[in-house]
Order: sequence, then structure tokens, then C-alpha cells
Amino acid sequence: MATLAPNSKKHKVCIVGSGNWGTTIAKVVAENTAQHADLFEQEVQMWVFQEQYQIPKDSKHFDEKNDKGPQKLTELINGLHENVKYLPGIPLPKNIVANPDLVDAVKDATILVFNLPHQFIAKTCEQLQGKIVPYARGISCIKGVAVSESGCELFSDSIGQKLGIYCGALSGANIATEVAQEKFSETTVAYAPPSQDSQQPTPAGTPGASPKGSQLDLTKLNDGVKGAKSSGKVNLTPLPSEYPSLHHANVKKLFHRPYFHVHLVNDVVGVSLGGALKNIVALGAGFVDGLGWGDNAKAAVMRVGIMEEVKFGKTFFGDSVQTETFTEQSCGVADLITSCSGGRNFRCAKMSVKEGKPIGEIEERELNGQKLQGTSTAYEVNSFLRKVGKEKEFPLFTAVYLILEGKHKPEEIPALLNADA
Ligand SMILES: NC(=O)c1ccc[n+]([C@@H]2O[C@H](COP(=O)([O-])OP(=O)(O)OC[C@H]3O[C@@H](n4cnc5c(N)ncnc54)[C@H](O)[C@@H]3O)[C@@H](O)[C@H]2O)c1
Ligand SMILES: O=P(O)(O)OC[C@H](O)CO
Repeated sequence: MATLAPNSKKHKVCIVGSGNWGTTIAKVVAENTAQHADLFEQEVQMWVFQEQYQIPKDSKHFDEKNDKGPQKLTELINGLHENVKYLPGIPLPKNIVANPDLVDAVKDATILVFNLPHQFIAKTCEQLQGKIVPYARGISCIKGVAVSESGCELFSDSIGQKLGIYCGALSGANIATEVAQEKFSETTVAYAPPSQDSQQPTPAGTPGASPKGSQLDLTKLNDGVKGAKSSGKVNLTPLPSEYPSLHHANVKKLFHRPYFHVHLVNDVVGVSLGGALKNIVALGAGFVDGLGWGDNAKAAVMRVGIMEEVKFGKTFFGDSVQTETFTEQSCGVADLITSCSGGRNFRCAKMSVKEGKPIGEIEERELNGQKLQGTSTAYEVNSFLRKVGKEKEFPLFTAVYLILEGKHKPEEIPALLNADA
């Protein structure tokens, strides 16, 4: 078979997920595929977990005389060019195609952007096994960690391993609605591609630079638990030379917008952990704010939180993670600040304390189907810390878990953070 000329094909992009952030990233990406037509096919497929949706009476799309009752969300998105349920009020580029068929949505896609609540990713990946092109590359926008019997895993790694592809990560101080409204923000994209993807080397000295991706650091902890897992061990199918290289400059072109500044790094572990762990800290910040304890208390929770994030990374992922990713990048301290100011985890935790109601009840009432990530991440991280006997070394993560479990009250946070004194 004749080989096609280099760069004779374009990358096809599929967004796997269509919630508040999934739809926002689809908008960002679709604006860029239209702008960089030399690299990307213009059409962006967006997989939608299908549901029936009734346009609310206060929506500008509601037409009492012609109301059809509940309709398929995909038909509403494709007809109105708006995700009326998960990103209402934001016009979407017409080159986004909402598709309820996961396998059809990913067909021929060379770039898969994973963006759905973390509790659904394992099942989604199972459905994708054997259905994607073998040389596809992934970017995970998921903020969470996967904890199983065998340890604590990053979604970039678990996706990569389940699908046999390379998967990087995108995370930052990015409240979806603000990004969708094109208010200025920054994000961090970690992408350390296998060398054959990159005709242009990734910048030397970039934190975490390692073409192999992150390396397993701890293998033997108490209890026979393997500890933190990190792959870099997938047998990758090379990206055919007909496609444009996916070096940092081209990956940047997929996500960077004038209102959404992208910084490329190689530290996939740091970027993934920052996004996951800050959700636990945001719950803690919400608890103390709900008590009316003011800004000093919140700042204390945030300071302890960022220290525990770094410690978690260093303890369980060793040299694969760079402290600078937490202290200098949007995915670290900046995401902590934004999440503890206006994020859903913070807001729901605060309401839960103020109203004396379980946070799950508040989530159900306030979020219209959107999902909190901090509550399940707090449980998952705690189950991992317990297995490895290190709960006490992460007093804030542990305190948030104990409060969610009803074993302690938010008022006890100072004592829980000072347990050894
Ligand atoms: N929303 C934000 O501001 C924001 C910003 C940055 C990162 N994130 C992260 O992005 C990820 C995705 O969050 P989001 O805001 O797009 O989601 P979301 O909170 O809006 O969740 C709703 C989505 O979950 C889907 N869903 C429901 N049940 C499902 C099922 N059984 N299987 C598959 N999908 C199902 C819904 O169809 C919908 O698309 C999360 O990890 C989150 O932490 C969110
Ligand atoms: O609304 P949250 O708490 O899920 O946080 C949203 C984003 O992750 C903020 O960067």
C-alpha cells in the first residue's frame, strides 16, 4: 500500500463527555479546529450521555405554543447549538456535533478529549476498548483519582492503559461557565508524548520532562498494597506520518484561545493530582466558610491543602511529580484559589454547613445534574491512605473525609489539623 505524504491527513477530534466542562472544552476546541484547518478536521464530535430534557419555562428557547415536552438532549444541542441543560445561555460553534452513540462519536478520531465526571470514566473506557484507532492520543480533563484494590491511579494513566494509548492531562483554574463566557483564564496542559509523535522536541528543562511519562515510584507499602500506580508502560502504536506531529506547539493550538491561555508542561502526574486533590480542599474551605469563620480560616485550610497536595505527590509518585507544578502552574495553587472561592464543591459544602443538610442533598438541589467530584475523591483518597497507613500524615484530607462520614463536625477542623500537638 502506498504511503501517504506527511501531513496529508488532519486530526479528527472527539470530546468524550458533554457536561458543564465537557461542553465548554468542546466550544474551545471547535473554535480552534476551525481556526487551524491545516491541522484539524473542522467538525468536532461530542459524545452525549443521552437523556430526555424539558426546556424550562424561563429559557429563551421555551415556546409555550409549540412546546414538544421532553426531548432528546442531543437533538436540542444540535438544533439550538446550545447545551440547554449543562451549559445554558452559551452559543456553541456550529461545527460541534452532539452524538449519543459513543462508538460512532470516536470513529476515526485521532485525538480523544476525555471530559466527564470521574465516576463514569471506567465504564466509558470499557465501551471504547477495541473501538478507537490504535494510534489515537488522549487528553484527560478529568479532576479525580481512580482508587482500586491495587492502588491509586491517575485517570490519564488508567485511560491510557485501558485503551492502549498515550494520554496527557489538562487542568487549571477554570470554572466552566466563566471560560464559556470567554472571561480570561489560564490552564495547564501536560503532554509528554512518545518520541515518534514529536518531530519537534518538547522544551528542555520543562518541569517533569520525560518522554516516557511518569514512572512508578512506590511499589511496596504496608499491607501489600502497591501504592500509587503510574504507567508509561503502554505499547504505543506510532502516529502515522501522514498526520501532523503532536508536539507541544500543535497540542497548544487545540486548546489555546485569546481568553484561555495554555501553558504546556510534561508533568502529567502533577497536573492530574492538582486537579483531583484541590476538590477535597475546596470542601474543607466550604466547611469553615459555612461556619462563618472568615477569610483567615479559609486561608489556613488552603495553605494546609496545597502542602498536602505536594506531599501526596512526592510520597506516592516521587520524582515523577514536580513541586513547581503545584506552586507555579494554573493547575496548582491557582486552581485551589478559584475552587475555594466559587467552585461547586466549595459552594455546596458551605451551604451544607449553613443549612445543616447533607451535601448530597444540596448537590441534588443546586446542580441540575452536574456532579460534585470532591466528595467521592475524599472517600477514594481516604481509602487509599488507610490502606497504606498514612491517614495521619494528611490531616486535612482525613478531616474532610471524617466530616463527610459524620464522624466529626466542621467545628473540629482546627483540632483535627493539630492532632499531634
Ligand atoms: N464544571 C466545571 O467548572 C469544571 C471545570 C474544570 C474541570 N472540571 C472537571 O471536568 C470533569 C467533567 O465535569 P463536567 O462539569 O463536565 O460534568 P458535570 O458535573 O456537568 O456532570 C454532568 C455530566 O455527566 C454526565 N453523566 C451523567 N450520568 C452519566 C453516566 N451514567 N455515564 C456517563 N456520563 C454521565 C451527564 O450526561 C453530563 O454530561 C470533572 O472531573 C470535573 O471535576 C469541571
Ligand atoms: O466547581 P468545582 O468545585 O467542580 O470546580 C470547578 C473547577 O475545577 C475549578 O477549576
